[in-house]
Amino acid sequence: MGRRAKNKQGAPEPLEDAHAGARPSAKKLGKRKADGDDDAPKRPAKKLREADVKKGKGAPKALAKKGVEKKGKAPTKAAKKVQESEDEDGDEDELMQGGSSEGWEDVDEDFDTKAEAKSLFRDSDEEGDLEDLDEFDVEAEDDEFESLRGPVQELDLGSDEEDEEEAAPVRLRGKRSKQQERPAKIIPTGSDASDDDEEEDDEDGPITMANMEARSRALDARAAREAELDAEEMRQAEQASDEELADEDMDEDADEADGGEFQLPTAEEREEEKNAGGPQLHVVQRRMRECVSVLNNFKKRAAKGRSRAEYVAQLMSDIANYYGYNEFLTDKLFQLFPVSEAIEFFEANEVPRPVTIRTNTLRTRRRDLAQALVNRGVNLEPIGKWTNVGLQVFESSVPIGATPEYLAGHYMLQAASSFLPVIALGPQPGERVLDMASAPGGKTTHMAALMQNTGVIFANELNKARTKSLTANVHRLGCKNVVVCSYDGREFPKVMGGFDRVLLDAPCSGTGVISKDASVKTNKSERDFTLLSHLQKQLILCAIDSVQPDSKTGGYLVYSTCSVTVDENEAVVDYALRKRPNVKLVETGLEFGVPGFKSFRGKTFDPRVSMTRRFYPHVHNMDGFFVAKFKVEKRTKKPAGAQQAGGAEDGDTAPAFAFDDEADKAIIEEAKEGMKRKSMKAKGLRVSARPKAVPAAA
Ligand SMILES: C[S@@+](CC[C@H](N)C(=O)[O-])C[C@H]1O[C@@H](n2cnc3c(N)ncnc32)[C@H](O)[C@@H]1O
Repeated sequence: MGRRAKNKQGAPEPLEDAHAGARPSAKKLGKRKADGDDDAPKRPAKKLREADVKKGKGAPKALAKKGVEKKGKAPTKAAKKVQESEDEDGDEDELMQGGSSEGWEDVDEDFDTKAEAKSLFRDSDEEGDLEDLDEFDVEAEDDEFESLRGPVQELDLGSDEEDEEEAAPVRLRGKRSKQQERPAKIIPTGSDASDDDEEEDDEDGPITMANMEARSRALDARAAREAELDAEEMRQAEQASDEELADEDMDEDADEADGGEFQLPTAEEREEEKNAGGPQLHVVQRRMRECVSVLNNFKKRAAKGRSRAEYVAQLMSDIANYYGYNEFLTDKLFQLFPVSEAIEFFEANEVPRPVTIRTNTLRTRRRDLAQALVNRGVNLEPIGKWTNVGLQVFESSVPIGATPEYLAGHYMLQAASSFLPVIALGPQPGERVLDMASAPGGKTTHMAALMQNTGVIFANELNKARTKSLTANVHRLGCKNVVVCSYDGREFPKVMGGFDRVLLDAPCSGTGVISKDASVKTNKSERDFTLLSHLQKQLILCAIDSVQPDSKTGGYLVYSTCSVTVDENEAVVDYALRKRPNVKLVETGLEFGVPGFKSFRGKTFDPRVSMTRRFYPHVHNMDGFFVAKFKVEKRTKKPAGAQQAGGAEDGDTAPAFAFDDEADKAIIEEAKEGMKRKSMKAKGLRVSARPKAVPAAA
């Protein structure tokens, strides 16, 4: 097996360095030029000139070739296997799609504020049943199904020379794109890098119960060594590539009036571009690379008289064009990262995340499940040391969503990131737990397993239709301690309270799962984020007030989202800390993740917010995610000015939302208006057209 071995993964980076390590140098990014070509057709690049694509301008070969690849690329060996199996098993195919797609449907809200935010909510899990299939749009379904196969293809790219050639026909500099190099494996923690060399011996044999852990360690160790070699290779490649780049840039620059220095387009040129239907692909690629390079070394590389803001504006406009985002979201996401890392993030959203499953320990043990699936032709490995129930599926000759083991509830198809909030919450046997927003039940069923089917979990879900898939999963996985209910989460603790632990996996914008649902790129506006953030703030106060501070074993709340925006994460946590002096943030206990922002764009949060954890596709090779853990303590005297949201003080359980922030006022008004309209509709009265959107509130 060559160095580009099957299942090849990147260096197991120490946690502290994971983030920094993921940031490419401007130099590296520079070498994306050719690679960008390779990846181009995966991107919507909506506004790019179609004519260029047809004529083969810009990145012609890559585009033409990859365009074919996307639709009808000759499958890799592993992919062929999957395809053949799917062709033979039409029924199973359907099942698999159903099983994997449901989690991504939009929410049909009952409450009007959320009806406003329709289609905003995203799940972090992939589970579900067939009943909701008709709610699932065909395009999204295809994407989901494709993502199930994604890693299979990635795998073979590394091992099959022919396929690799085909997949990357225009590798001008012999350098793989960052995404092609991305570890097929979920980020390993520092502790994963074992020194157990002797265990490598069985690496070519089948995975068995006995050797599974050893295989994982051996792979990690090998990966570390490979990473070193890779780093060396990369250095050499960079050197060679720099020389090539210099040559090529000289050629290119000879065509440019300025004689070498990168120039931002003039207003006229931009107008021309616009009139021509958008910039050419190769122009955008080059300009992005140049802008990144200038921004990373502004003093040296900026043209005289040009400001940083001008380069940033150009770069964001090009990112929006190239990756197909609306400008608002481009800006919002771009601001989260240093310039080069932002590109990494956008790139990572173009690539499917690994397929992962969670062993249901109520029905089986991971090693037994692994063995059963291996016997069916599934190639898998434990995800990493941080979970003892997760398995990553590399390739499979059977549909993972329709095996007898799946149907018997031995596992849940679940994104690795979705394990995190449950691990952080750590529900204990015998406890009373609330899952405030629970469908389709990935986390509920995980909690039931950790609680060994004892105690009780109230699995609440606002959307009644979604309680069907929730209930189906609860039954399939054999959870006997779950009560499914359907309230607006904001009705807690009025409907019931006194929980040892509460999980609020909040409805969110889904900016962490863009690789699964590309519609997020274009369907989110500023108003959506304002509304969502407001809903999340309401929910978190109610979640806090539902926790029993006197709990003998717990007294914890975990707040999570599958979004990476600050409005939906740190801002919500900070708000909760301000409004509820009886809660404090505690460590999540998660082994990896990037600390939450202590400040962002001029806004300073409570410094403890850095105890929260962020997870990113480009850093951890899992969906973008956020986890915060609170300890709820007994309320002392009501502090002057403290606001009451869930009203759990001294037996007073009547919710009394009292958001005093200026920022919230407009939304509250709108929510009230929405409720009024809803009640009018319910009474059969005519409702006039909805007034224009609320102006953006802070
Ligand atoms: C991120 S998903 C939950 C995923 C779930 N925790 C799991 O792991 O399978 C958020 C859920 O919140 C529900 N939801 C939205 N608004 C809600 C509200 N006000 N109260 C309760 N649930 C709500 C949505 O219908 C959606 O199913």
